[in-house]
Amino acid sequence: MNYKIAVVPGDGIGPEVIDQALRVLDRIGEKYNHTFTYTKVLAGGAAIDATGKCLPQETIDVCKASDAVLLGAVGGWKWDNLPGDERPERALLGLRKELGLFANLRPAMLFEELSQACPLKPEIIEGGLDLVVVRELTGGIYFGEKGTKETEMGPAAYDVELYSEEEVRRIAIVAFDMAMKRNKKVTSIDKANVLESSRLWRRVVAEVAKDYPEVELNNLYVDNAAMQMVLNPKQFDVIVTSNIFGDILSDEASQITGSIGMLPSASLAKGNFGMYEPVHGSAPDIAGQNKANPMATILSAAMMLRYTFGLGQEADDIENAVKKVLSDGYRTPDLMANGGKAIGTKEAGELITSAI
Ligand SMILES: NC(=O)C1=CN([C@@H]2O[C@H](COP(=O)(O)OP(=O)(O)OC[C@H]3O[C@@H](n4cnc5c(N)ncnc54)[C@H](O)[C@@H]3O)[C@@H](O)[C@H]2O)C=CC1
Ligand SMILES: CC(C)CC(=O)C(=O)O
Ligand SMILES: [Mg+2]
Repeated sequence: MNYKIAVVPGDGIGPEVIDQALRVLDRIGEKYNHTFTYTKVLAGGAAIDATGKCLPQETIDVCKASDAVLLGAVGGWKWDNLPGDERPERALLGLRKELGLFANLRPAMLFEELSQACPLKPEIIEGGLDLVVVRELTGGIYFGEKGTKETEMGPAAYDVELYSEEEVRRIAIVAFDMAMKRNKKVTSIDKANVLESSRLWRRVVAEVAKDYPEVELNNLYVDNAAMQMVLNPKQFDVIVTSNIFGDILSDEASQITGSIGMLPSASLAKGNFGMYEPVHGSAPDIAGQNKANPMATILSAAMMLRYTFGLGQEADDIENAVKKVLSDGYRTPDLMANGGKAIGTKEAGELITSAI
């Protein structure tokens, strides 16, 4: 079978981690006789430098014509002074919107081998941690009206948080469907004590919950949820939340895994189409030094095989290979707090490939 994958390496460590994910996919193709055809396209700073635009039309067209998209990360210091609507990050938001990727799944799981890299106390992580953040991805404040205006206090700027009932309903359904396959528990996170959009969010989530009588629903305010994530993360199984709260809480949840370099994600549209991307950014502080952990991107590629291509065994192979490399004691710099056999980005990719 031939699978067409649009590949968006992006900026900073993006191309470095993508190279390793493609190497792993090639090995899977060889082992199972699949053909993965990659079309590399530009987005972010790399696209600005080459074409003057952060998201060229060709990139959108190639992604739409593919079976799935694999993305590294965009952004970096070089482009920090550009106006907001020309920044590299706008390419990512544009792609998500153009491709209809409204559901972002971010599973944070502690590999037993990494319990020493996790900054949480041993008694908190004992018995393992495994939660998934279901983040709304194409609405909310990142996409609302924005602008500048004069106020009594002088020049000001604003961004509007706006959610329709339908946007909340469809992401809640994704979360409850997932809860039915997991532990039948959903925590909806909002700021309904202050925000009108959160009150709508809470009401619609409660309506959806009526169709899932077996699932327990809890509501938490986001400030408390941020605290609970480090105090008692075991209370969470499926978290459903808005675009901005999910962005922030999933970086926090990444520490459950030991490093943001371990956290994969799937950004899904209706149907099977998806864009697969690590949760981290372009990490300009370590770019070009063979220091980036490629496991988040490699695990994102595994999610692509499982969710979009229906290749569960192949996805299991990748996840088991990551576990094997970790249990053999190899560690990229982000995981070295308690020692281990030091490896770089390329060596991590090589070891995972050989373990498959
Ligand atoms: N999905 C995307 O394309 C995203 C892009 N960004 C952009 O990336 C740039 C840098 O943003 P930051 O806030 O610094 O977030 P970041 O996630 O790039 O980096 C935060 C910290 O985590 C470390 N880190 C990130 N990924 C790592 C990996 N794979 N292995 C080891 N360490 C890793 C970095 O070295 C840094 O210390 C900005 O331009 C930002 O807008 C940020 C988040 C997501
Ligand atoms: C451009 C940002 C919204 C990217 C980001 O931080 C994320 O999606 O996690
Ligand atoms: Mg983020």
